[in-house]
Amino acid sequence: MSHSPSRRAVLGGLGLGLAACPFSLGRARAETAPQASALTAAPQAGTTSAADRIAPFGRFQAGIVTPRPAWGLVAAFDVIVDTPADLERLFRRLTERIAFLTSGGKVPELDPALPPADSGILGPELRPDALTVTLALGASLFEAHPWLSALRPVQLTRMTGFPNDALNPDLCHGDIAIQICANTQETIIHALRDLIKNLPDQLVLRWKQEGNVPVIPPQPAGVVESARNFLGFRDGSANPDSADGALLDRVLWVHDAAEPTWAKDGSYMAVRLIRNFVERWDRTPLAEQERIFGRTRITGAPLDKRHGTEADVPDYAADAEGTATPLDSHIRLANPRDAEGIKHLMLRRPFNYSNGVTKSGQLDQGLLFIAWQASLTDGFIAAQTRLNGEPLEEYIKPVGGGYFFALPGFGPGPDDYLGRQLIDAIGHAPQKT
Ligand SMILES: C=CC1=C(C)c2cc3[nH]c(cc4nc(cc5[nH]c(cc1n2)c(C)c5CCC(=O)O)C(CCC(=O)O)=C4C)c(C)c3C=C
Ligand SMILES: [Fe+2]
Repeated sequence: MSHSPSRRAVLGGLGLGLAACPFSLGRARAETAPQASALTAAPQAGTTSAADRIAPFGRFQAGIVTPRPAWGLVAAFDVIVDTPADLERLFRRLTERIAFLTSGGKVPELDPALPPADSGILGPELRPDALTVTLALGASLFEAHPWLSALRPVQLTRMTGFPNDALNPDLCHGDIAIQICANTQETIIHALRDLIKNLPDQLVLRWKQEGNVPVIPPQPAGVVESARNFLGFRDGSANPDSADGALLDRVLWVHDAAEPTWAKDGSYMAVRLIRNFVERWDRTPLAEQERIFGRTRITGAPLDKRHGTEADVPDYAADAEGTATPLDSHIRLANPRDAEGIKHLMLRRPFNYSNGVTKSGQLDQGLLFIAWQASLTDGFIAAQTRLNGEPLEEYIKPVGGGYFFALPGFGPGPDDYLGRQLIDAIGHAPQKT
């Protein structure tokens, strides 16, 4: 447990646009404990409502530094676009749907001889339910069109396998990835089905994975706990301090002069579908589990401060031999906390997934790992490269995912739309044949 500024203070500090609309963000939140470190902490029961509205507008897209939602999915699509005008049409239509779905409102009633306007799973009146929809582009989109290739974000490549990966091509890559998050599963599924229904001529679904973040009981004011993953450990403890807006700015948003101008305020998204061998894990001694992660299971405290809290910072300089925290433990490899440490930070916002049973009769559970960063090379790729060969590999198997680039934010003006910066840049870009 740790103490941090309130959810509202965090959002205010980051300059996030909470919607000026009939719906407040967290109707009951003022009456219960304020949710601290809202970007990464577990969602708390009783602090959310279907009336929660997160405005989709702003300098950055919603869904990256908005409060950690209980439900989320990533759907990757290939897109049918031949010309810049097609791409603009796709972006404008997506923007229109996102603006409607995140506001809520009455579902139009149509002639019963026609298909209904939506799936109906949320009833006749949509409530925003803290829905966010975040759009990111894959390298294949830029590779497919000469009018786009010069505008590819410089670090955006097709994800290649790491040594422990067993990537299933059916679960990898995509021209675009859409992350959909909300308080409830019905809302994310409704939004996904709405997008598929309204853009059948331009979106071809490639793969999707949904998951959730366990909701924890309401905490006393100022107390923060990270959610547990399916290996039973708290996940998110050492994310960058969400109260430090300047740090998050640096870690998350593209501002490098080497990047195309249109990409400013976008963010690289690394998605990994990582299966957990939970049966094997559940037969592993607790002490071994804790050595593998470098933290205690109950509190998440680092092993050199095992009676502390998950907010305590391990002191590797005082433990050079790895007596307390093994040198090959997950947290020590992922972030050795050396002089270069700050350069390699990323924001991890994963979801637990549970898909049923594999052909060999094992539970198909794992982590929908999502990390956001201004530099894919310094963030995810550097960390994963250090993690190659870690003892945790005996219990996990990455099977899918991809690298994507989240567009900068948009609106709220009536003429703005998601991706406008890219479309505007196309007219000025040199074309490759
Ligand atoms: C390449 C990046 C990472 C992958 C992939 C990854 C997978 C993964 N992680 C866990 C569980 C935990 N991870 C924790 C910390 C942690 N993980 C990464 C990076 C990747 N993890 C980083 C950078 C860190 C922070 C290290 C630090 O700064 O100390 C933890 C500890 C709690 C926490 O800080 O979040 C857990 C637990 C799983 C199960 C998993 C794949 C299935
Ligand atoms: Fe991790």
